[in-house]
Amino acid sequence: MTRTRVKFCGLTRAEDVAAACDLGVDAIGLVMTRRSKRFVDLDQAAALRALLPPFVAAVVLLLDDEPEWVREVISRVAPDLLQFHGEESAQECAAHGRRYLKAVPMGSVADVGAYAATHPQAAGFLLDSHAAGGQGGSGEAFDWHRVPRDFGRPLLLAGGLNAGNVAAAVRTARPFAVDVSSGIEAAPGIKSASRMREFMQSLAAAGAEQDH
Ligand SMILES: O=C(O)c1ccccc1NCC(=O)[C@H](O)[C@H](O)COP(=O)(O)O
Repeated sequence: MTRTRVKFCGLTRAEDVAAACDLGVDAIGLVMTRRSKRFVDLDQAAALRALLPPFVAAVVLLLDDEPEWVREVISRVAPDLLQFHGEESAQECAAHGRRYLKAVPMGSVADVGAYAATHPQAAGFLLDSHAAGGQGGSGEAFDWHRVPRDFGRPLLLAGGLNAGNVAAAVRTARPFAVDVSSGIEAAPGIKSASRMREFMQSLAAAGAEQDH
């Protein structure tokens, strides 16, 4: 059984990046849309990105941002992946020549397959609970039974995950990866060392169950 990958999102502090890497995350998310309470600027993001060891990916989140800003982010932060969280078209996402994830607003999308077909170049899809026009990172979950099985393209499950529900979420949806922000926080943008650790322990327990 392939293990479920994990991304911790909305990190703003060096100590949280170090703790996340020690816990074995596959990726961290840096929120670089100014509308977010977890926003990190170019200098902060470049400094956090420089702390990552090999094989831990830096993902930069954007939300209907100006192309000039996206180009500046790419040039200064060198993210491994972009994550577009708004209503960006496939053409707008692909224009930067970078691998990208597209967020699917499960609050308004009924058919994930039809949505994914509009982004043929996306490296994967992050299913979050917001509706189109809204933001992610709300800490709210959606019905995991709505996640398609054997989808054929990587699906990242997000929205309201925490140590108490991630095992059930993985059992139900069998995603390629899980993505969490609010559920590992002490306050917006400030991660909690104990919540991060408990989240990884619950995820590991879910993996052990699947192996039996
Ligand atoms: O986190 C934000 O503030 C944010 C702002 C604008 C667009 C997206 C944003 N976050 C997205 C995410 O952090 C993830 O999708 C996340 O895993 C889901 O958030 P949560 O429900 O808080 O775990």
